[in-house]
Parts: sequence; C-alpha cells; structure tokens
Amino acid sequence: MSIRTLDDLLAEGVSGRRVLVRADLNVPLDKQSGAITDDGRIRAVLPTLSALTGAGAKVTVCSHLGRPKGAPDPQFSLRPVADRLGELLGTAVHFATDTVGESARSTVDGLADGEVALLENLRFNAGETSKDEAERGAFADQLAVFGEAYVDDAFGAVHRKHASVYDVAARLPHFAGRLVLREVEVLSTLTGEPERPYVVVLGGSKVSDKLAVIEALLPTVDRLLIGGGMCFTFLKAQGLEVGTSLLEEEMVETCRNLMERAPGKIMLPVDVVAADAFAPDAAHDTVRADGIPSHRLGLDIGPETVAGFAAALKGARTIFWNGPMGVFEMAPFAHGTRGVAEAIAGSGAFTVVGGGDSAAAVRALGLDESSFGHISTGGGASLEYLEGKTLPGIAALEN
Ligand SMILES: Nc1ncnc2c1ncn2[C@@H]1O[C@H](COP(=O)(O)OP(=O)(O)O)[C@@H](O)[C@H]1O
Ligand SMILES: O=C(OP(=O)(O)O)[C@H](O)COP(=O)(O)O
Repeated sequence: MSIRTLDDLLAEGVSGRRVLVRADLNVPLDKQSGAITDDGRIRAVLPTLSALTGAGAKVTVCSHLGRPKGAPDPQFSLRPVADRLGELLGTAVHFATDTVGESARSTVDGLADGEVALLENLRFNAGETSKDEAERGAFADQLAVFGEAYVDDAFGAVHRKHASVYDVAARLPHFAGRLVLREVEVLSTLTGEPERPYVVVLGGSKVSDKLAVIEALLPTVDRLLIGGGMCFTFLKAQGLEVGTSLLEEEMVETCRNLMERAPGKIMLPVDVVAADAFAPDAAHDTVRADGIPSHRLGLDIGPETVAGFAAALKGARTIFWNGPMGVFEMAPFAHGTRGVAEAIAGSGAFTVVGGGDSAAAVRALGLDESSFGHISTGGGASLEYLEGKTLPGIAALEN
C-alpha cells in the first residue's frame, strides 16, 4: 500500500495540532437498556488514539452507530460510547451533542493538547451517506474543519463511500491508523494463495450486502457454508417455504443462479430452530429445513446442520467466517453459532473471523479469542476486501 501511516504523521509532530480520526465505534447495544454489550470496536482503536494523545495532539473522533436515517435519533446516540471510550483511555472524552454544529465547533475549539472529543453520530446528517457527491462533499467540508490532518482507523467502514470515510480524505493530509494497517496486513494473506481447502462460513443479517460478495468469492473458495439470516433466501431459492424468516424476496433469483453456477459448493442448513416470535422466550422447535411452519421464523441452525458444518470445516486449511449462525444474543438461539465457532477454533486451519457481531459473538459466548488466527472488526469490509474490490476508504488514503 502506498499510503502514509500514523507513524508518518507522528514523525511530522502533532503536538498542539488538530487531528480528525474516523473510527468505527458501531458497537452492539442492548435493545432494552441501551447499554454497550461488546466494546471490542472501541478497544480496537485505542492504539491509534493513545499514540496521538500521547504525542500531544488535539484529537477529534467521529463515527457512525447503527443505521439512523440522516436525522438525529436518540437510540443511536454515541454518548454511551464517549463514556466508555473515556474509561478505556483513562481520561475524560468531551462529547459534542451534534456532529458539525455549534456543540461540535465549541467542543473541538476547547480541546487542550492531548485531549479527545467525540462528535455525535455522523449518520444523523444526510450528507454522510448521500449518493449525491455535492451533498456528501458539503458535509465533508464541515467535518474537515475539525482537523489539520485526517487519520482513518475505521476498518469496519472502509467499504462505504461515505463523507467521513471517502470525501474528507481528499480535503486533508490523510493517514492510515494502526487498526486499518493491521487488518489489511492480515487479510491480504487471504487474497493471495490461501492454503486449501479454503472454506468460507457466512451468516448474519445483512443479506443483500453479502450476496454480491458471494458471487465474487464463489470461484475462489472450495466450500461455502451458509447459515444465519442469510440462509433463508437460499432455502427459498431451492423451492422451500421459510415461514416468516428473514427473507429478501428480490434476491431469490440471484441465489438460485449462484447455486446453479457452483453445484455442490454451497452448503445450506438441513435443520433450523424455528420460533413463534423474535423473542428469547418464544416457543421454538428444531424442524427440518423443508418443514418450517408458515407462522414460524428460523432463528438458528439446527444440531444436524452444526454437525455437517463441523465435518466440512474439519479438513480445512484456511477458514474465513462472517456472520453469526443465529440470533446468538438470545440464549435459546446461540447453539448454532457456538457449535460452528468451536469447530472453526478447533480446526487447526488459519482462521479469520470478521464482523462486529461475529467478533462480539466469540466474546459473548466465552470462547477463547486466541484460538482464532485473526478477529477482524469489519464484516462487510473484510468480505469486500477478500473479493478484491477497491475499497473507497483505502482508495482515498492512497490518493
Ligand atoms: N436467523 C436469523 N434471523 C434474524 N437475524 C439473525 C439470524 N441469524 C443471525 N441474525 C443476526 O445477525 C446479526 C449479525 O449480522 P451481521 O451484521 O450481518 O454480522 P457481522 O456484524 O458479524 O458482519 C446478529 O445481530 C444476529 O442476531
Ligand atoms: O457494523 C459494520 O459492519 P459489519 O456488520 O459488516 O461488520 C460497520 O460498522 C459498517 O456498518 P454499516 O454496514 O451500517 O455501514
């Protein structure tokens, strides 16, 4: 990568200078209490932030959280993240209650050397994710005011052509943070000649995002195991009924084509845990994949599927896993994710886990993080990187 790094910036000297850092602080929150359930993404950015504060920079951090619709939405406020970031850094983090307005300007202006500010959720502003270049650019202009230099350490968002990821870099001297560099270094080992068999395991809920990636990955992998919310669109494409499970009707045809193109490569669940409702106390049963009752939804893969997936993972030399196999946040639907995670950890292969929720699942289920080769903070980002796509956030750093 011909890009300048945080070390290059530090070598220039940052004492007393304003540095804008894009981080991916999109952490999972408890639906009821709003509390942070896994702070892995906050911890992952600490090396970059500590290096900057230690060198006396005035650091302004920006991030998205969830997918608010371009306007303030209290359930997606970054305030709890500011508190947690402060605890982890061991210093108060000044929180701006808007992103580029009066609060942001006065908070950043008030920073002393070595202090940190966190701006409110970038996605409270329509300009952040706009497809209109001028609208994105106008928002990027407002953000760029907060830095004399820009550091991108938001690996989980480098696949997004968003104002804070892409457009700001064009407006300021730009540098890659420690996390971005580390992620790219590890993932690049999978884009060359991974040791075979190379098995990819996909799950989670961002179905349409990932279907495009499957298309590109399919020729390069030996086996693709699909569980989680992903699998129902594939099961439907096989002509099965999926009840009220997560389904992207408009992608059914794409899934059918994918399966026809690579017969035998894609492995789907043969049994699923089907529930009455999306709730931890919902009545549920394990049913055959071709017997999901019309009023029920699949919230986990079943035990026979776990055993089949584990067998397919056994001889693998390289494994990439993105996306939980079920709604692991609810105990009755966590068995599939646990079973597959254990099979991956015990496989002896070089293993990479990617994705905010997948990494959170590893920790939430009490699995030993060190039994995985690399735990990436980005799911979509790592998949698109593996696909060989030019990622907007990386391209912006290269320019
Ligand atoms: N069968 C399912 N139905 C609905 N949601 C699911 C299902 N299986 C997994 N999920 C959800 O998918 C979410 C993670 O998806 P995703 O964001 O794609 O993963 P990652 O962050 O690891 O890339 C989890 O919150 C999990 O509850
Ligand atoms: O959670 C994220 O991605 P991931 O779920 O693919 O790991 C990133 O924060 C990007 O979020 P987005 O998919 O809403 O752009």
